[in-house]
Amino acid sequence: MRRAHTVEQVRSAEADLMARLPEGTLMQRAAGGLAVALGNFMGGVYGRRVVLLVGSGDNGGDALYAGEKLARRGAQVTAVLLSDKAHPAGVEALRLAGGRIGDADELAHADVAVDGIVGIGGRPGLKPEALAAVRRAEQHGVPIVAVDVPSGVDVDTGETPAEHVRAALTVTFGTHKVCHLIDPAASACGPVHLVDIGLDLPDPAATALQGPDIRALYPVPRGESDKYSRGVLGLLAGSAQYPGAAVIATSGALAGPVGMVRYVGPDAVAAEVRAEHPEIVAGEGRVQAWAIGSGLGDELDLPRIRALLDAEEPVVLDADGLKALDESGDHDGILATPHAGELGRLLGVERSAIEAERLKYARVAAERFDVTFLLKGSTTVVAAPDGQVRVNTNGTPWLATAGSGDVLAGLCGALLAAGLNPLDAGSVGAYLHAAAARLASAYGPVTAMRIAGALPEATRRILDRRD
Ligand SMILES: NC(=O)C1=CN([C@@H]2O[C@H](COP(=O)(O)OP(=O)(O)OC[C@H]3O[C@@H](n4cnc5c(N)ncnc54)[C@H](O)[C@@H]3O)[C@@H](O)[C@H]2O)[C@@H](O)CC1
Ligand SMILES: [K+]
Repeated sequence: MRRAHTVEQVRSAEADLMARLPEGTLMQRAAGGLAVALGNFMGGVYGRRVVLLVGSGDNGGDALYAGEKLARRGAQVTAVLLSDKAHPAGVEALRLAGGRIGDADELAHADVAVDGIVGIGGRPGLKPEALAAVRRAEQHGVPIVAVDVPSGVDVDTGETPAEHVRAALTVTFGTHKVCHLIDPAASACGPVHLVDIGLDLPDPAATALQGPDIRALYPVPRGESDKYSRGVLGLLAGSAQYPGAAVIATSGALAGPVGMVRYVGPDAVAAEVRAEHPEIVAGEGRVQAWAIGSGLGDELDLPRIRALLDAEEPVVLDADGLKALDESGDHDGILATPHAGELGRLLGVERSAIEAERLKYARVAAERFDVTFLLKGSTTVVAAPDGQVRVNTNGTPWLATAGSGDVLAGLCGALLAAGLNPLDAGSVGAYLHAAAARLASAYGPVTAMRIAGALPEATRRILDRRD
């Protein structure tokens, strides 16, 4: 599991550790890890040309000491000092190792630019001189390696309200920060390499499941399982207007760990679902969970949906079904799965505002409705009413295809029916859904049905892997 902490949490853990260590130890650990990562990134050190963009804080200090280490191993290192307060001891160390102080012209011939402009002490945005240097690097096609975070992003929220660095690699220290997991900032990080500096950290502000976590959580059938004990999902979806949504959501559900799917909806739609999936059972009956909403269109029976929300069985609430949510109910066991537009309508906020502040609005919604919210998008955020947040970081733009959300709703419903709680069902579902889209896209453009079709193989690969 990837764990991300807030700036305040990191500062406090650093202070505790620094009090027990000789001065400068943590910065040397950070700079040592950064130098190794830079060497790996460049495929060597000797003769490589490295330009350090150095701001006024300790982030610039990390860059300078990493530059010192590379210079000692034969790299040509130049520091561009963007502040007259640049870490004086770091500047001196670089000089003594043979590094130089220069200007942004050096970027024309650089192999890599190191972004030591600001780290966790930075406010969003870049000052004009820093922005000009970053632009020069981009114009010359020089890859930028960010120290700790890409300068200019909002570290604690992942928001990017102003100019910021777009890194080819980010080397961070002690723990991930929220901006490494949540878009739009996460997209500006490139791959994130974590250097352990020995911090003792509290519970994280956000986490991201990885393959081993999916293996631990996935409800694999046991010898004694039967179709009922594996879980039965009721699917209330599709309409004369959108019959395909029912077919697609059923495909997602059947590709999950469920023992049986009961389809509840108009006869004509049930016939279409059965034509594609003869395994389904049409009509009411006992279920362990519901998936409600995909493609209901105008045929919304709000009182019925509200009654199901108030019943004991857990519910995935998607698309049009979201209109049934209100702030008053006791909604334990509900996973709402809006995209930004739908969440915007629920909260009375513009879609663009939701896109820009995904973490904030997913949390606000979870708290206001007392429901676990899965906010779909480039990074899917799953926020529980108790404040836990999981982020899905293996998404792919291929998921942006009609019906993809119906597959996810069916799959998450299957995971709920198999016994996972809403936070686990949402985060495991988002991970597998993205893994399936990645797998399917290897064969060309994907459709929702291809994503559903790739789900069993994507799941098997994750369950079989031993990492
Ligand atoms: N505290 C520690 O023990 C460690 C800190 N480390 C490094 O230190 C960094 C934090 O250092 P600092 O607290 O000095 O903070 P930063 O280096 O992030 O910079 C803060 C400084 O930049 C200025 N500033 C803020 N926003 C700006 C902007 N948008 N444009 C230009 N200047 C801006 C501030 O006035 C402040 O002087 C971490 O990100 C990490 O790289 C590492 O060496 C590991 C150990
Ligand atoms: K930085």
